[in-house]
This record gives sequence, C-alpha cells and structure tokens, in this order.
Amino acid sequence: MTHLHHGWDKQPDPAVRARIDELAERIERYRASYYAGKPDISDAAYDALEDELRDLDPTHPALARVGAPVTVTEWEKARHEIPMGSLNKVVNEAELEAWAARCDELVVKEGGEAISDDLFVAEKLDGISIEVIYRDGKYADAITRGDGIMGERISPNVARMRGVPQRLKEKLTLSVRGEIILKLSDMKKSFPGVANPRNAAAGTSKRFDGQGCEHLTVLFYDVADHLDVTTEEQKITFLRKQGFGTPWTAKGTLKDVLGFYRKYSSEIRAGLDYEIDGLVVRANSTASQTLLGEVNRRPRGAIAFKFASQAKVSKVVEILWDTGPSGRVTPVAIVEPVELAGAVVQRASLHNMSNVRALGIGVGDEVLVSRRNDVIPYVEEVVEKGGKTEQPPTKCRRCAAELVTSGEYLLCRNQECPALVEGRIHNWIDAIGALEWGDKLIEQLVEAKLVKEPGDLYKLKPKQIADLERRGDKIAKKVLDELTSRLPLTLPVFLAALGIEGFAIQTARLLVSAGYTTIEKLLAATEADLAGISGLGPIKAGMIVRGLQGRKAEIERLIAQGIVPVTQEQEGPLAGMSFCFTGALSRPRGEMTNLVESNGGRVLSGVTKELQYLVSAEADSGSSKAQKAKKYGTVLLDEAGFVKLLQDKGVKVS
Ligand SMILES: NC(=O)c1ccc[n+]([C@@H]2O[C@H](COP(=O)([O-])OP(=O)(O)OC[C@H]3O[C@@H](n4cnc5c(N)ncnc54)[C@H](O)[C@@H]3O)[C@@H](O)[C@H]2O)c1
Ligand SMILES: [Zn+2]
Repeated sequence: MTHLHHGWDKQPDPAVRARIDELAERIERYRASYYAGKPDISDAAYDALEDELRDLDPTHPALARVGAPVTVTEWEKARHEIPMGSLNKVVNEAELEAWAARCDELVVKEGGEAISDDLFVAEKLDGISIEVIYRDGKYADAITRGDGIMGERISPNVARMRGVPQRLKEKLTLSVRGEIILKLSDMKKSFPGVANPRNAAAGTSKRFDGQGCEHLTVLFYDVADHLDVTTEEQKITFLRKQGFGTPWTAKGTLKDVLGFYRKYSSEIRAGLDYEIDGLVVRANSTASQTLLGEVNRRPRGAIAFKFASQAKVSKVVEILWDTGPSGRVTPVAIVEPVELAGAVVQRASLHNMSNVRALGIGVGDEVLVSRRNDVIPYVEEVVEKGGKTEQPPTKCRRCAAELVTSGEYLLCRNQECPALVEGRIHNWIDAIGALEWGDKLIEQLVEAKLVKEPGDLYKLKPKQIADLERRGDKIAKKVLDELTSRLPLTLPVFLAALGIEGFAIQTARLLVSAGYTTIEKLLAATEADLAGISGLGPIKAGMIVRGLQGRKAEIERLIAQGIVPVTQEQEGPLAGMSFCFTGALSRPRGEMTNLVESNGGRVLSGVTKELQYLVSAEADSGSSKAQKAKKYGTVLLDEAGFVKLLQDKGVKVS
C-alpha cells in the first residue's frame, strides 16, 4: 500500500504528498477522457482512486469539480441557466444512515422537519446528464452538463431520442433534467459489438451527424424551479403527466429506502433493461432541500446511494504460474496487501493465459483488484502500466516440462508432473472417502516419490509414512487403516475415484444401471455403445472411453493388486431394487428416474421377470403392463406408495 492512515495533526509526509499530487493529476486526466466518452480506465478504478484521494486529502479541489470543461468540438457552447451539479455519494447503509442523521440535525436546527421519514428515491441512471428546455410547451434546446456551468448545445440530436416529447401537454416554459441512456435491448439490436452502454451513449449523443441518436433514450428525473411544487413526488408526477419518460421512483422512510436498496442490489438491478449504478435519495420536501443548501455544487439534501464496488487499486509484486491438479496452469498476481470487503487481499486470480495477454499485465503495474460475493479476488484491469508486460512461461514451474496451449489455457501434459500426480491421488482419496489424508501428506508422499498412482497408496508401509517429516507411527497407522477400511470399493466409486474428466459418480452410476456392471464390460465399451445411453450423449461418451483407455494399464495394475471394484451390489438405499414407470404420473419421468438411479436403484423400461416394482397412476389398473406384472408377482404401486417406499428407505423426496 502506498499509504496508511496518518494523523492530520502531522504534516503529511513527502511520499503521501507526492501520491496526492499524482492522484489529483490523474483524476483530472481521467475525467477529461471520460466525459468525452472515451474513458481511459473503468469507473470502478476511477472511483477507487478518487476514494483514495478523498482519504488522503478530503478537501482537495480536484474532488470538488463537476464533470469536465467542454473541449473544442463542432458543437456550440451554451451556458446553463441554473448550474448543473453532481451528487455526493455513499456506498453502504451505515453511510446513508449517517447522511440522513446529519440532514435531520441540520434541518431541525433551522426549524424544519426531519427528512428521514419522508424521503424520495429514484434509480440512479448510468448515462449522460442533459438539460432540456421547453418554450411555450415546445421543445427548444438541449445542453450537456459540461463542467456544470457551460455545456454543449446538442439540441438536434436530443430531439431524435426516445422519451423526449416535442410538445408538452401544457404550454409551459421550463427546464427539465434527465439522463441519456442506451437501453441494453437497443444496444444488442443496434450497436453490435458494443459492450458499454454508457460510453456508447456518450459517443453517439455527441456525433455531429446525429447517427444512432434514434436508438438512445432519455429518462427525466428533475424539473428546475419554474414550478409551484412542494415535493419531489409532485415533480415526478408532473413530468409523467407532461409525457416524459422517467426512472422508477418511490417515497418512503429511511428504513424503506434501505429495503429498496437491498432489493435492487440483490435482484432488481440485474433484471433491468438499462444500467443503474445506485439509487438517488433526496429529502422529499423541497423546502427541506432548500434549507440544507449545497456545497461544491453538490446538494446536501440529496445523495447518490451507490451499489458497493468491492474494488481497490494495488501494485503487482509478482506473477505466479501455478500448475493445478488437472495440469491447468493458473496465473496468480501477488499484490501489495489491500483491504477488500473486510479481508486483506494479497493474491488475485488472473484466470488464464489469454486473460494475462488481454490485460497486458506485468510486475510493477497498478491494477484494480476486486472481490465480489466472497469469490476469490481477481484482477479486473491494469490501471497504469509500471513495468514490463508478463510473458507466459513455456515450461511447467513444477516439473519443467514444456507447456502446451489449449484454448485460453496453458497446460502441463506431463502425467508424472507432481502437480498432476497430487491431483490424481487427491481425487482418489476424496472419492473413496478416506479421512485423515491431508493435502500436505499427499504432497510429501509424491515428493518422496513413494506414490505415483493410486495403486501405490496400497503398497505403502507404515514405516515409510512414519519417517516423513512431522509424521510418526500413530499417524501412519491411522491413515493406512482409513485406506483399507474403505475396501472393497463399489464400481461407481472406483470409477469416480479415477478422476477421469466428465466422469463423476452420477455418471458412473448411470453406466452401472445401464448394464455396465463390471469394469471389464466398461473397458470393452465403444463410444457408440455409451452414446446410446439416455443422459450421456456423444461428448461425454467420448470423454469416458478416451479417459478409460488412457488409464487402462493403471486400472489393470490396481486390479492385479487386489483393488477390485465390487459389482454385484450397487450402493445407495435402493441398491438391488428395480422400478418401471407407466401411465401419467404427477412428476416428470426424468425426475422419478433420477430419484431411483441416484439412490442406487435401477429403472427398467418394460415389465420383465426381474422387475420388482411397477409404478402407475392407479395401482390396480387393468393395463397390459399391470396384468403382466401381476403374473410375474411384481409389486404394483401407485405414486403415493412409491413415495412412501422411498421414504421408508430413507430417501428424501421433495
Ligand atoms: N472511468 C473514468 O475515467 C471516470 C472519470 C470520471 C468520472 N467517472 C464516473 O462518473 C461518475 C461521477 O461523476 P458524475 O458527477 O457524472 O455523476 P455522479 O455519479 O456523481 O452522479 C450525479 C449524476 O447522476 C445522474 N443521475 C442519474 N440518475 C439520477 C437521478 N435519478 N436523480 C439525480 N441524478 C441522477 C445525474 O446526471 C447527476 O449529475 C462516477 O460514477 C465515476 O465513476 C468515471
Ligand atoms: Zn508440470
């Protein structure tokens, strides 16, 4: 971290001073690009830097500016009748509560009424601010925010946008404020290849030829003075009556607002057809707003309640290329420690090789690290280059084998690579459910070359384990007992333990219930044989066959050692039971089949001698299947009887 908290009683040290100056200079530069519709960095990175500056120097003039000065363009400059401001922001509930409490205190002191019980909320649209002027009810002018005082007159463009009436319902002269946005559905339809609606809206709305403006939308949220209203609610009602499009709004108490915010953060936001970056909360009463006044062209009686962005800037110290258990090489950035969502972060994922290339990241770079919903932190972007761009390695860091590229990934294909061996052993231990076997022990055994494949586990002598660092006789006995206590393995467990791609336990069970009841039968199966099994398909069938063939020698060694999967009995509470479904049942057939199979039972398509249970809508139906079943002595069940049987066996049925 370049800064830590330091007391304001002291003069800031020169390093902090330098960081302040650097941040201020960069912030100005980023703003200029951003308001021209060509941001250099993401909003999250920008906000992180602005927050950092605010922490270091809360009264820095760079923080007080609104928008950016208008640069020379084809558009005519125009002065706003009433300056267009910005909003202060809060990013969590505690900050919002503090804002409301402060407002209440100020208003009450001035003889007004507390605002917390009468707030007005609107979606905070992530677009471009615009002032639109009507004269005698007719559309007259549209001016961008610019630096808040002077903007650009882009009237012909805005006239073409949706949600902007040419005429009002009444012959009024007034100035309204709104946000130019590009709806996501319109972006998809009319702006192929564009990913950021805000930037597209900014660029398009300033095109001199006006092309594309017909796909933009303006939503209005404010009407300047001219009117005789006493609340925000009346303003928005007025706007809607005059034919303006508006964002969603609501009135409520502080508690209501917190509820809206949670609902928006957790679900509503994701389903909207346009982007919002928070909610705007204001005192509903315009009198209270006037009492509260403004500071730095930011009203005190209103606040941007932004959705949390769990991102901070930090510096890359090192880039690691870890080979994982599947051979995949995952790049990880080691960064200077930063606190994110309550945790100190030092490692951030870079996903894969392609991503490293796309980011152009290197040691020494300033990066934006984020952590969302408790997932592993990752590097979102390079904010500023500070060093050489990282070149992906050509050799595995674990085994020095040449790496190969597969799609977006780098892979170590050396089957003897310790990372892969560890991965396979790990998978075996997990699948058979042996306890006491930690990662570290597996690592030690692989390192000592005592274990190369699962079969080697069963050859281990207690002394070999006991002699490892920090182990001993007791541990050795315990882990070896665990291992043998799991024998014999059922066929599905044996198969899943091999860890073949696309071959988890469910799939293994499916194969067994489809008649592949021995390992020999499976090894003899072709892709075409397996592809015919319902629920498998050709892709999985291919993976299974190739995976099994690739491990054939190893499987044979296991069997030769006596690790023979037991095949006669399946595992699960319904092991050894068979069912057939017929007629219209209330649950989908697939669900019933899955219920049986995932608990070790078998589903047959017709009534045979070996069928134990026939399940139909009515247990005593006279259907041909039912008659046949009676002849064979098959038990007839209705759906309720079936459910009861499963429940009696301990199967959960929802
Ligand atoms: N990426 C970059 O380089 C960069 C640079 C500068 C600023 N920014 C971004 O710009 C934003 C800050 O600048 P700002 O002052 O333009 O906006 P702001 O986020 O501070 O919010 C104020 C603006 O919100 C808009 N708004 C939307 N819905 C509204 C509603 N219902 N009621 C009232 N206002 C509403 C208005 O245009 C208003 O001017 C930040 O999100 C920041 O990340 C990014
Ligand atoms: Zn390797």
